[in-house]
Amino acid sequence: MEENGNGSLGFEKKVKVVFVLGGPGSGKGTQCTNIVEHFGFTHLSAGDLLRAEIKSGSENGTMISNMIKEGKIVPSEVTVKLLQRAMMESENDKFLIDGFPRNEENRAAFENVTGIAPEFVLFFDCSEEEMERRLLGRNQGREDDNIETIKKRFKVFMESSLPVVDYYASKDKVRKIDAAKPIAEVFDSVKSCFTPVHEKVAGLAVIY
Ligand SMILES: Nc1ncnc2c1ncn2[C@@H]1O[C@H](COP(=O)(O)OP(=O)(O)O)[C@@H](O)[C@H]1O
Ligand SMILES: Nc1ccn([C@@H]2O[C@H](COP(=O)(O)OP(=O)(O)O)[C@@H](O)[C@H]2O)c(=O)n1
Ligand SMILES: [Mg+2]
Repeated sequence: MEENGNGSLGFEKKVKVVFVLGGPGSGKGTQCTNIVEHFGFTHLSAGDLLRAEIKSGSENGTMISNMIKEGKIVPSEVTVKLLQRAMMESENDKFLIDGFPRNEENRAAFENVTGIAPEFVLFFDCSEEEMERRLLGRNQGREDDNIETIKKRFKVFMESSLPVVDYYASKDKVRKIDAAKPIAEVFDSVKSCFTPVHEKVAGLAVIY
């Protein structure tokens, strides 16, 4: 086992991580798809990994499924393992981790197990009214996109996930995006978070 400092996975592989946070329906998955296309990251959605784990017939499947239906946050032990495995199996060294960390336990467990600190945190800011409208129109057949579970997810987001955003804000790591705008406009704001400063200087050649 090598050094477990910033950027190490608990072994030799060094990685860059950006956390993508925001309420349910704020557009995390949609914008991650755009970021992957333009900036060469690999997208790891914690929710997608958990849903794949249910489908795979894992012994934790029933527990995960019940927690998702209730809008509760699955124990970090499970989610961190899935994220760590996905990063180890990938050829890439740049990851967008979407929908994680969702509470303080997630945040501390990831940091302790992997030793990785995020480069920055993208935070999609959107009203509940708009998020509710989007979730009810999402049509992905998800068990948790019903009004009863949506209300529970909003409560969990306010009580458990926003404090994580505040934690990273106190470290000056949060890039807050107005996510209530149309998809293309949101992506314009997202892009500027990924473009190195020297490429933003209008009219100047890119200097490396
Ligand atoms: N800026 C936007 N304006 C309108 N609809 C959006 C926007 N971004 C995403 N959507 C739609 O809202 C729904 C939720 O988006 P999604 O990316 O799955 O959000 P999240 O991963 O944060 O829950 C999807 O149906 C998506 O097509
Ligand atoms: N870090 C995480 C992420 C998701 N989840 C579970 O998975 C559900 C769906 O997460 P998601 O990220 O796919 O949902 P959206 O925010 O994309 O709508 C959450 O409501 C939790 O029940 C979790 O337990 N822990
Ligand atoms: Mg999502």
